Amino acid sequence: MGDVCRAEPFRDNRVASRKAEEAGRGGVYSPESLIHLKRPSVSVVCRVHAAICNLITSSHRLISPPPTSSAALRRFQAAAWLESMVGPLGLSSQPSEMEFVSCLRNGLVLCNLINKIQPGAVHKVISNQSSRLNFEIQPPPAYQYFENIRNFLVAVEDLNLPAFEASDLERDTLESGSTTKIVDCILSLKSFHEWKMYNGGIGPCKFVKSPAISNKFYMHTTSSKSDICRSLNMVTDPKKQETTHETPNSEDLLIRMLSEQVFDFKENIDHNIMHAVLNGISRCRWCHGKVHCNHWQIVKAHEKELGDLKTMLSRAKNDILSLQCQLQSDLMQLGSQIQGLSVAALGYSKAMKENRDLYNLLQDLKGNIRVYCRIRPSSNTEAKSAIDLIGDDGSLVIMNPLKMKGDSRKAFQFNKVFGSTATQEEVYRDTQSLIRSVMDGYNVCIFAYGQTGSGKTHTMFGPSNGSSKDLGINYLALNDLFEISCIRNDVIKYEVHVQMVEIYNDQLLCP
Ligand SMILES: Nc1ncnc2c1ncn2[C@@H]1O[C@H](COP(=O)(O)OP(=O)(O)OP(=O)(O)O)[C@@H](O)[C@H]1O
Repeated sequence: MGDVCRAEPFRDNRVASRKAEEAGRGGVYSPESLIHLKRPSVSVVCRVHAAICNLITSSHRLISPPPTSSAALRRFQAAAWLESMVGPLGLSSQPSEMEFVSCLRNGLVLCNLINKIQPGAVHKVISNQSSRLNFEIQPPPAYQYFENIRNFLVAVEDLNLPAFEASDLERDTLESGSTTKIVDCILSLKSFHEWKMYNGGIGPCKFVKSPAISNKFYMHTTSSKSDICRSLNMVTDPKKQETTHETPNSEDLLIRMLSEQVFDFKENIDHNIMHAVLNGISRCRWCHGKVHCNHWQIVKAHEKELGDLKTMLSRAKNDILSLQCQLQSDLMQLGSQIQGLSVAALGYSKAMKENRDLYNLLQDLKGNIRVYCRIRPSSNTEAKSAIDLIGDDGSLVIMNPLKMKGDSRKAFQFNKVFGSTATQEEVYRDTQSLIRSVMDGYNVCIFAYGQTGSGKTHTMFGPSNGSSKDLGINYLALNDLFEISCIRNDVIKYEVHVQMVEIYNDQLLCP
């Protein structure tokens, strides 16, 4: 479309006016919804747009400029007259829509008002604790004041005056122009009162209504051109509009209506924001109808907890970071220690091997075959012991008293001789070193040799009565084998097999 140019927010009225002039010379810029207007309406759109942008910019200041719309002036007029009729209501000189509606919500003011104008119009008025504007005071339950409102509206209708909906008083967040009907109703009561006072209730009673602005037209900005024209016609139709104002041309009227709507809209937004900020949003949208809900306190408490948690999280992160650093340095230290230990273990292993080699070499030097002699204690039935001498070097001298003096002694040489009083442990101690050689891979054989009853079984197995005391070499050797196996379990795994055979009369007997 050649007539359309970019729609952008205007910073101030001068820019808006310049744009409007440019648009009037041929360019059209506007919200999408108004593009369909005819060329002569371009300047209207521009002017409205400029006014809206100016208002939006100024609304950021939160504090409203003095309202100048005719709807606001009518509201101020209605409020002033109300106070003159029923006494002070605590309203400011220029009350906002919210302020205005709040003092009427309980219906008490309205009922008192209409009873002053038309005594007995409302028979039963339910009094309330306070009619003053105060957001902190809890409103009475709906059923208490709803009856006042209903009775008031019935009385208004009886007087053939314009009424409003009871729901118009109940809204928490007002929309632009939502108080228009209420203001109209009160001002019509004012006109009615003056008509009665000055004309004695004789003749026609005229009252002024607010310009009828269609919210549908205002809100549905995508309306078609014909819809808009129809709305304009409706507004300017003298038959349909009961107003004493002069009917302006449609463009000016449109500008004025939109400007007023935007003023009221902005005023209500400012009021709601101020209300929320000053009162901590004591009436939240989840608790419609309750003034003192605790959601705001809960939100505040959660915010505080969240802040605390964030602080804790931040501290925990710092702690974790310092712990990570500490852990890293500890790991480095541990690594170097392990490396040292590894080197030491390697050296130890090497030393152990050398030690074992030397040990086994020593066993070899001691002799691969060692012969020990153990003297069995003599029993009571036996004759006097034949042992003449037991030397520490393994020598043994026995004496046979039956033989001649020269041949009576006979000497023997062993690796070691154990006397009759030697215990099992003493005998085993000399063979124990050979058991360790077995674990290092050497073959070892220990056996007992001697005549019947000389004590072979006693030395190798233990007492014939099966007592666990005085265990023989076999048991003590096996105990040592398993103990060494357990000690070296981390280094090497041993398997132990046991086999028992008996040789009797040169015959191999397997049990
Ligand atoms: N050192 C000792 N102290 C005490 N008692 C012993 C000792 N040596 C052997 N005896 C006892 O002597 C008896 C004979 O010993 P033992 O049975 O061990 O002889 P042996 O050589 O095994 O005989 P065999 O060849 O007939 O089997 C047993 O009653 C045993 O308890």
